[in-house]
Amino acid sequence: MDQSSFDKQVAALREHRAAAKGTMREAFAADPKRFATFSATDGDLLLDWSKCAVDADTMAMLEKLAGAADLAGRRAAMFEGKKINITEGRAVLHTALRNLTGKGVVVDGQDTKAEVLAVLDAMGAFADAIRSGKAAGATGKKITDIVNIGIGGSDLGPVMATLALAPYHDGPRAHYVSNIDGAHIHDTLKDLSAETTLFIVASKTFTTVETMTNAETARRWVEKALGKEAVGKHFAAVSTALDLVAKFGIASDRVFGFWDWVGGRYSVWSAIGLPVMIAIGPRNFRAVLDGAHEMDEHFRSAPLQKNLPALLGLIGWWHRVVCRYPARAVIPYDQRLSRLPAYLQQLDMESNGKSVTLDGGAVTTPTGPLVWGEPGTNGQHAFFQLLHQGTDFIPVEFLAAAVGHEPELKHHHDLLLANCLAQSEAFMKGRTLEEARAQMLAKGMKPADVDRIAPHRVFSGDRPSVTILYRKLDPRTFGRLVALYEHRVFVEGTLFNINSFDQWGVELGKELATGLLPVVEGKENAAKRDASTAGLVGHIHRLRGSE
Ligand SMILES: O=P(O)(O)OC[C@H]1O[C@](O)(CO)[C@@H](O)[C@@H]1O
Repeated sequence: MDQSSFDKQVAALREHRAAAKGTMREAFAADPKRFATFSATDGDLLLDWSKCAVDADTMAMLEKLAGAADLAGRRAAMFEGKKINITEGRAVLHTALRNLTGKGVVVDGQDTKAEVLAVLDAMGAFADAIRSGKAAGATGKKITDIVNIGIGGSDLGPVMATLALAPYHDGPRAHYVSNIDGAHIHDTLKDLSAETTLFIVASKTFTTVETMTNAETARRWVEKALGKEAVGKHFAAVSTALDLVAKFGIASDRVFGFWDWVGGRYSVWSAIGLPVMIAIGPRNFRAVLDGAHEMDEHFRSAPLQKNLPALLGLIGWWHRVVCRYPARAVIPYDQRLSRLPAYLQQLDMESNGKSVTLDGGAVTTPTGPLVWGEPGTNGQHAFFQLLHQGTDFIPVEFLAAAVGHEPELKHHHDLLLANCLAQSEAFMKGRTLEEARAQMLAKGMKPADVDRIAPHRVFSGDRPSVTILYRKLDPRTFGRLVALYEHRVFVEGTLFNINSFDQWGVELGKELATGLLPVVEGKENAAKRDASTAGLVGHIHRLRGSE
């Protein structure tokens, strides 16, 4: 990118923001077409950013900025399989995992499409065999429970998808063990029978200590219940490191591979999605991939003014860099998307939580925001107080389906939607002191009480939010939504001029943990550590001594 032209445009956007006059409430009053101007659709999916403090000039400047950052060129490079993950020398081709009918991409002489289809077929055959009972446990009983053992990208996507697609879940129950805390695997296994349980060990590298420790514990659990020879029928694996899987002892016909051009946090579409496929069936899983592919095509071809991932990214960047908001809240008014915020925490923060530009210099703007959230309406009764009246402005992203899966409970859904709409309206409009006073006086409160309490009942308003609406959370829509967020992260990463596809920031803690294990175990002295660490270790040992 042309950095100096880009920096000038950032400065111009900041000046534009500083010079902006009027509130969003006034902007809506002045322009009846505001919603039509600042919303866009792709099929039934609608993105509304009219409740953000932008005007036509802002959008024009942001579009120009996307040009200066060469968004189109960077996007083409990703789809074409160029090695845009420059610190790891890898292509970034999660989009190839869902491009099942189009032209394949060749990476290092390998046709990705042929490989993707081969693995997908193998997954489908295995999923069908498990679902039908053809691939039974060692004692001949049908598998009723699958336990996916993985962490980060090998866990969050499948967990989120399994919850999101619960209405389509007609296969074995799916459980997920990620944490190295023994409580996680203990509490998961305590109600399961080894005879009817299948473990899927999911790890891109097959070296992640949490996953390998949990996998060993699971193997011992099976061996104890059914004997060593039973293990083969109760394990499958998903990895790029096929040699390490073989060493662990999982038979090759139960191993499903993927490739280094699939980042962990972008891997739910690969064999990492196996537990989801077993739960909802290959046909529904395919619909998820098809939905994601539709979004890929939209991202590739829609003009910027109508391109949902680009728009979501530009607005996200505007909030972070120009408005300097430190965080964004993602609030699905869709209970089945309850783990979307956790999924997005990894997708967004592991991708864009960086401080170094692509050419190795220090970034000149803030990068990825803190991403967090909980489903609505629950969040309303917890942290929305701060969102409405706290001293920081936190942009909110609402997601909601027009139609629920429970027609007999439509009145619940109507209430859900009314709440979602009410919240974004309240963030935008707020309530002035005069309005608060008038309301209180109308309720017959004493003027002295009104004077005292009214300031507490003022809402600043002008707090930005984005709303994403869709018809119904079906597999295809789910795929489109997740791909929308993936590409939004790409757009913001492009504007930050960083590599969104590595994750060196997770390494240091891992290295130190390895060194600290013997210290915690009491085999090595803690004295060489910093005083806090040594003090904490000493306290742990004292507490353990007193058990
Ligand atoms: O799939 P793996 O190799 O076990 O890695 C799990 C997760 O660990 C990380 O490397 C971070 O520690 C993530 O990027 C990844 O999704």
